[in-house]
Amino acid sequence: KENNTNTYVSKEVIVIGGGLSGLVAARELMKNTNYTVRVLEGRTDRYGGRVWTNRKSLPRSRGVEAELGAMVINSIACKDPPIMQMIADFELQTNLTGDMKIYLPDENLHLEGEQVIDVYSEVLNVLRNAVDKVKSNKKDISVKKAVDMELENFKSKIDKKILSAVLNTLPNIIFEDFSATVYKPENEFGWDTVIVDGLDTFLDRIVAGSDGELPLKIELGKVVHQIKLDPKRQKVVVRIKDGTQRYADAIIVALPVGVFKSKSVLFEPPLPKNWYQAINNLGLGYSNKIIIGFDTAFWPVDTGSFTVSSKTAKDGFLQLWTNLYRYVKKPLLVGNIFGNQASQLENMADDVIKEKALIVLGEMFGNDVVRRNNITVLIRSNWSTDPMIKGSFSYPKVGNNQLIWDTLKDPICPFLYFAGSHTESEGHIDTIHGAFKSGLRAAYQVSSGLCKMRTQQENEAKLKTQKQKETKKEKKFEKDTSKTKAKTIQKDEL
Ligand SMILES: Cc1cc2nc3c(=O)[nH]c(=O)nc-3n(C[C@H](O)[C@H](O)[C@H](O)COP(=O)(O)OP(=O)(O)OC[C@H]3O[C@@H](n4cnc5c(N)ncnc54)[C@H](O)[C@@H]3O)c2cc1C
Repeated sequence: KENNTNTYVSKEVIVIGGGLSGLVAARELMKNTNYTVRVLEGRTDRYGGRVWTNRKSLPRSRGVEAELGAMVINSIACKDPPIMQMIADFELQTNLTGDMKIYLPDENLHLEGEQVIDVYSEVLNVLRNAVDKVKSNKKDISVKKAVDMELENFKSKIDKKILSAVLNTLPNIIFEDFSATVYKPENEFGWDTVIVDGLDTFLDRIVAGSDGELPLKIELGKVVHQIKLDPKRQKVVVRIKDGTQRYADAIIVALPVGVFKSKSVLFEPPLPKNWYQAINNLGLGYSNKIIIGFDTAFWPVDTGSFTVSSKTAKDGFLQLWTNLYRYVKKPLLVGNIFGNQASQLENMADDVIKEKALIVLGEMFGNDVVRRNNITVLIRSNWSTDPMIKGSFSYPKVGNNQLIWDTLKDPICPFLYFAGSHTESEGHIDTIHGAFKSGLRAAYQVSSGLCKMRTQQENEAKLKTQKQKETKKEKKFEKDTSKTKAKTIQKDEL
């Protein structure tokens, strides 16, 4: 039976959250089961969550598109077949990020070509040595602290300056309590992969489906605020802010960690204590992007990206830039901001951001050259104040261990399953790769009837304990009766 406000369909799975993880989970379920699958997405204008290819102000152009959220599939994930296989199956064109320049204006230094690869390879060596030592000491400290200790052994002052400048642009160092024990640096330096036409084209293909598949059913503008068990009906009720509700046989919750931390979605009955502890213990990091356009491209137009460390570009503020001219032939740059500076940026006026960007660009390419150009466009993300995200990434804090992700990926039977990049710990934590894997895993947990199996096992275990108790009782009864009998015989004999 179905009406506009209340939907009651048997064997229905609802996926809450239309980010990559939710969309992958929904598609997998549609492929492998005959369940009715529906995605509820809070935003009214788009799905994709932290994958957000800016299309409004920059008309679609073939090339690497301006991403305000995720952009690259990191080099570890590139070696993982499932996500790369799906991208290949969709025949999406990919490119390697490649070719970077490093600017250290305070040292009057800039590095390019092989020098950059050498520096990044050495950065990886430092990271690996630093975290290996922490792991062998068995007492967790932050990656930042571990790296600082490692750099103390460096004799060459200039090498140390270059390495520490580059190291200090990395999110796992900017997030000052990032766990060294959980962190797994890559074994070797490798460029990341981008989808040439924009990451959203990948999501659009998942939604549309391949030949013969139906498109996903996505309901936009459905902000979920409560997920409640209805024991009478043996269903879950999903309550939506517009006053409607949906019933389902299973729910895949694919919401971001920031939303869970803010407790804007309530569970009834509340989830187990260890689940809340895991969510609270995970780190929540901030990151934002600006897309800034000029009359002309005054920077090296063939270079893919720029890393800079200076008095203004420090502590994660505008230290990494992507050159969109290289790909789309438009004078556009994307600047990245990580850490506390990223959340502070959301309170800054456009003019302040523009001025700061000009200073940093001036430090790299010359003040006079930069100031001769007009800014034509400034687009910015606001991930920490975005009510649908409330932060940018989860990350492992000092003291976190595998138990957190084991808890977060485990279903809460009989109806609740979890997807989302924060539920996976392999490769880099909180990546599109993790989101993708989590979607596959959650769908498999549902389709393989994991909760049903667990309930059966629990029932069997209960039955076994009950039987054992009964046998014990029977034995005791037999023993007692034979004792009484023996006593009676004794009495009779007397
Ligand atoms: C600036 C930035 C840059 C990044 N760069 C990279 C990168 O280069 N490479 C990489 O691998 N990763 C990157 N990431 C991380 C990556 O984007 C995420 O790990 C991944 O996209 C998360 O997918 P998800 O499905 O788990 O969550 P999300 O994409 O956050 O999806 C959650 C969905 O739930 C919806 N939602 C929230 N609340 C509700 C509600 N109450 N009711 C209904 N729906 C709701 C949201 O609108 C959203 O669509 C970046 C992230 C940011 C912010």
